Amino acid sequence: MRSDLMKSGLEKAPHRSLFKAMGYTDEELQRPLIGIVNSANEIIPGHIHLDRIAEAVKAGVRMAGGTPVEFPVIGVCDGIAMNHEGMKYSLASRELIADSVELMAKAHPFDGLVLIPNCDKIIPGMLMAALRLNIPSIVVSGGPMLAGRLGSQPVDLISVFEAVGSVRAGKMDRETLKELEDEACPGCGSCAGMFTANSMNCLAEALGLALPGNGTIPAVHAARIRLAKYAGMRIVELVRKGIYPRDIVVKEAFENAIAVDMALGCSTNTVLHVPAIAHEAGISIDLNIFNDISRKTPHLCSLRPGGPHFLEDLHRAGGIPAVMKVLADAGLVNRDLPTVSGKTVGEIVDAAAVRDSEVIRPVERAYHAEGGIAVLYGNLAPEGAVVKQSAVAPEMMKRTGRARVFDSEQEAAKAILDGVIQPGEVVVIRYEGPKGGPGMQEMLSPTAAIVGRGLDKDVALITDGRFSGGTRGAAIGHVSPEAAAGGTIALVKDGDEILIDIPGKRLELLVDEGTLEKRRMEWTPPPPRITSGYLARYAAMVTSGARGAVLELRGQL
Ligand SMILES: CC(C)(O)[C@@H](O)C(=O)O
Ligand SMILES: [Mg+2]
Repeated sequence: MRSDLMKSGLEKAPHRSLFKAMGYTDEELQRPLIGIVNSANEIIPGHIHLDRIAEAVKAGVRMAGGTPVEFPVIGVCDGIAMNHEGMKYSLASRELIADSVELMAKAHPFDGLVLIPNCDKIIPGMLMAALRLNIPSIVVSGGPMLAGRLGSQPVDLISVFEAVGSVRAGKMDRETLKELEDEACPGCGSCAGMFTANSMNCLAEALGLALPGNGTIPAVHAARIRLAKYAGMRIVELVRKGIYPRDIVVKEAFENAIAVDMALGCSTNTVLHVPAIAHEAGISIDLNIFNDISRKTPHLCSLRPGGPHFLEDLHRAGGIPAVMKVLADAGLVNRDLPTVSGKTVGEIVDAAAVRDSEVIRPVERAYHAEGGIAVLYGNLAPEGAVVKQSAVAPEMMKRTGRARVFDSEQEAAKAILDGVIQPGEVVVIRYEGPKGGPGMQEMLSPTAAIVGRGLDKDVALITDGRFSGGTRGAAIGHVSPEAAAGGTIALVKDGDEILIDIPGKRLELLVDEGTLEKRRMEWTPPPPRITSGYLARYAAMVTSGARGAVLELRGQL
């Protein structure tokens, strides 16, 4: 066993002595040692209950003859980190989580891992670690939060973000906002719509590294406890059979995940995380693959924020197996792939059923013929830019507008909330990329303010930063190259005309090349905003959003 390195033989008597100091018995040490990676904490609603999930996993490990060994990793709540400097640390935490899991599983050679994430960056961080380490692993997420209720109206966290704009526009009173604040998030779990956390938990299932139900069983359902126990049993089986993450998460599994992404209308952050996860397995996923799969994969589910349904509705309708069944029947996913459940994708979808054809529509009645995400190219984004096209109003799909330029998210959000931005304008937020931010902030406050002020059919937003999964409207992010790297977005001036053509996959700054060349000659990179601590190191190593913003040792080796 891999764990023999730390427990077997004469020389490991001291090691065993240390295990004994923690109460482990000889019998427990003779079993496979399973690392239980628990991201429980008291600052994320999606993680506040993960100790219960971890206990259930450990029960499953013991039932199957393994010995669980729990250790913690960190996690950021994107919602609480939003619209202040804290959001610079969100994406950057993904790398720290991946590195922490790698470090713990290398220093202590566990035989297998059960990874317990739930919110935005913790899932990709753990998936990156699983593929980097390539030891038997299973992901068990904490599960989605239930929707809140304002009277009979279902609501969620994004309802509260958007309501701030409505109050500032005089469309909602503060008493209603307070009631919304109290009711929108009823308890533990990842915020209830198809935001980034639920997107990634569903994609972990579609990749085959989580058991069926992982993405949609509500956090408060007892089925989530049973799922965790089964995962604890399965990991011991995977260790015994020598089944590794890279046996399961092959290129075709990424194609399946992207097809599910398109069918669900997931968060645009999946376009950052899927390439970063693939990168750890030595698989190259470039942005063109998203367009190729989006063109042929219909948008089957209309989930918050772009539509009315929540994860609990998707679960009730059959969950990811049912979505994959509809796609498999249309020849849009690879069936002959293994999963950690021991069943192939084909066996899982053959046992699945769609139980609500409004929540999971048939192909012929898809909400949109193309998938939820589109990647745009042009002189403003030679390496690409990303938009959740399934959440864009029809009248904004192709639009030319006048630029209003801001060099930070906070400045832009204030201008929108203050009513300074006019219909027909295109808000441009730059120097918010992976390096320039640093940390590639999510722009939920400005996009929610545009919606809250009723401008989502009149105002577009373009940024080298990124968006929350709760963003809707003509919001185009991940513009690459970013401003701090000298990308064209650094040259935009107030009043410039910008063409957004989502069906045509184009994003153009309508300024003649001569003028742009002159501006390029005059441009100099601004000084770095953060010069100490982790973010300074992160900014020195991070790559383009078009490459998943992975870290790279550029010549430092
Ligand atoms: C706060 C949210 C909803 O988690 C957002 O950060 C996202 O990315 O979905
Ligand atoms: Mg987020």
